[in-house]
Amino acid sequence: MSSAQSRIAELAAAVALHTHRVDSYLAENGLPYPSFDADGPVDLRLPPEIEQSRTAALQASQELNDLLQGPRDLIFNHHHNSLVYLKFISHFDLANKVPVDGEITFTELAASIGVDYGALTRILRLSIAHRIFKEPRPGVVAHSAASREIAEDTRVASWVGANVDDMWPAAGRVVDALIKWPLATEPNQIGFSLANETNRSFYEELDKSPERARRFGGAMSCFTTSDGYSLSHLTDGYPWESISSGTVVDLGGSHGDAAFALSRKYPTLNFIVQELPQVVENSKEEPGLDVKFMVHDLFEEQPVHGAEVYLYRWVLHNWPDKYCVKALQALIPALKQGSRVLVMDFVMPPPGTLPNNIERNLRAMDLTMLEIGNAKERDLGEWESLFEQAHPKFVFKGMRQPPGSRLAILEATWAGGAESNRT
Ligand SMILES: C[S@@+](CC[C@H](N)C(=O)[O-])C[C@H]1O[C@@H](n2cnc3c(N)ncnc32)[C@H](O)[C@@H]1O
Repeated sequence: MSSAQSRIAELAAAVALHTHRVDSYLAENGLPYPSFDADGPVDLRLPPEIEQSRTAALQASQELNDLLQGPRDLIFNHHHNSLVYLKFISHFDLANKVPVDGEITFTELAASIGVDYGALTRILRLSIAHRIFKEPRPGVVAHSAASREIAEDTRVASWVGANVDDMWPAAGRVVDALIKWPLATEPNQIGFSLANETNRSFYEELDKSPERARRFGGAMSCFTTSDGYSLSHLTDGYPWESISSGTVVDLGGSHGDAAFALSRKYPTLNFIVQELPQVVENSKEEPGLDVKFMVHDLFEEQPVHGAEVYLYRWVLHNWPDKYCVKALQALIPALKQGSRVLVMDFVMPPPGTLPNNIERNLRAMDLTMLEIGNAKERDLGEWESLFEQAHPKFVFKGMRQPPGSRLAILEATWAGGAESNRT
């Protein structure tokens, strides 16, 4: 008989080993353990080597769970209605209707929003099964750690709202969009267009509504709170100190989070965040920081000439190739010799090479880009090709992958002088 361990035994051993490391670190440092309770920690604040163990435990436990379910349940456990409770919570602002340190009955909660008690109870009990809210005693609702986050962090609430109102309907129509527009080339021929009955692109449509634009900006800020998307990867992952002074233009810089973080660390640089009108309207300059906001469409000719850096953080993945090329070409009249173009974005590795839980997230993000723009996540060769297509005087320098960052920093410099910029 073979003495080799089965895959499930290997995975169980990996879960035990890595969980033990996390557990010991928390115990030795007197830190709180993960908990679903409302006062459970939001972030374990683990050092990198223990964070690796947390990640390894998650990966092994996910594979173990998938294996032990078996192939049929792998299919059946895709519940089509798992976003209904998030939509319900978001629409009726339920996180703020349940007292943060107290309780409320289902009956009282239903009365407060004027919805049938039975329907509310059933929807919330699915949410509770997913650990969003708790039912400490039958008929009583209290916060869990996750629902409390929705109540207390407006960025998390924005993320939930944008997901259920903007993304989910677009996902539901993506196949219809591919039937209608099978070439999938235009940013306004997408699942989002059908769901919203619009000819506008995703961002043009959001820009029509102050509330939707504000919420989407909040959802973007929410990403920066997680380790993989932390702005420290931008501030520490590139040699900004090699630029002693001058201007950094942050195209599509949303509410300015990235520019603020850079400005705090590199105060000799000045920053201009360029955005759509509604986003600029919803943004505020921060006293003491040299960060200004400017309405500018990134496909129009760049008005800020001679900047040291033109930065696109997580922007070009929203657009199909020909639009990215157009955006890069719109920079050209403004570039001086040596201007740097930085793109902070995903760089897709070959399929199947990432741990499965990370691969799932990345593939889901790639699909989101299809739903909202016929856009995509790109591999390194595809990024390089965008610069080549835009102009031969863009010199592609390659990429940096800051440790722990989901996004890489790609760099190109402009080799032509200002006078030779016209294409
Ligand atoms: C995915 S978000 C990224 C935001 C931010 N750079 C970040 O890293 O979180 C893309 C941003 O591009 C902006 N955007 C979309 N179309 C634009 C356009 N035509 N001109 C300028 N900005 C645009 C959106 O308003 C949005 O804030």
